[in-house]
Amino acid sequence: MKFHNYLLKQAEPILNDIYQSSFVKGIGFNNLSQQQRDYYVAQDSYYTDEFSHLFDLTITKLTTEQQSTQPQTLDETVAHDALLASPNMLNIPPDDHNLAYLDHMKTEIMSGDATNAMLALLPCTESYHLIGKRYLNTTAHNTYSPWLEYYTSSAYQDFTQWSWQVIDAQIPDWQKLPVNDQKRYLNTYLTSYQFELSFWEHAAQQ
Ligand SMILES: Cc1ncc(C[n+]2csc(CCO)c2C)c(N)n1
Repeated sequence: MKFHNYLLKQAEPILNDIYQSSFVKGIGFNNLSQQQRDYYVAQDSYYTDEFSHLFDLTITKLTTEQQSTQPQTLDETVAHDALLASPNMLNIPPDDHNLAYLDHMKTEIMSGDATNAMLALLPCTESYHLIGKRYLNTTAHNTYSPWLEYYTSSAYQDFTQWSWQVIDAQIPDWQKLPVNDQKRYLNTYLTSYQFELSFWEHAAQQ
């Protein structure tokens, strides 16, 4: 089992909660209010802008070989547009859970090694791909299909696969990691997953 498969197995309970969260099901089954979409797109526009800085920071920690294989970074405007937010989203400031998530990623990128940095970002990348695969084509005439199509596109899949490959290559023998390293990596990764779940739950509560 590769390192990323091991990690994903540990995240399974949180990932299942994400699949079952009411906003994610709302995307899958075409059932979201304007208020929920405005809140989510407002939060996520802020998040994705900040994320791109965090990604640039992480890239500097990788080898030139890993950097050179990095697929083109993606612009999530298409996904946001699919959620048809109203201009009211411009009045919604970034929420505490969002700022805390970004803060967690920044701290882990700055204070840990390249693997720790990649693991702070991985739940973001992989969970969206897995949500897309899970709900694509579950509902006919779904207004939000372009969102699901974006995160299952080959460009997005390449991006996810590149993240998995980098992490697996960095830690080829994860069973042999010192216990403290294993704990730190797992904690960085699962904390990001918990913030992903919280992001969805806050959006559903609007
Ligand atoms: C809360 C939240 N988590 C993850 C993503 C997905 N995502 C955000 S930035 C980025 C990198 C490439 O564009 C990816 C995959 C999101 N949109 N919002």
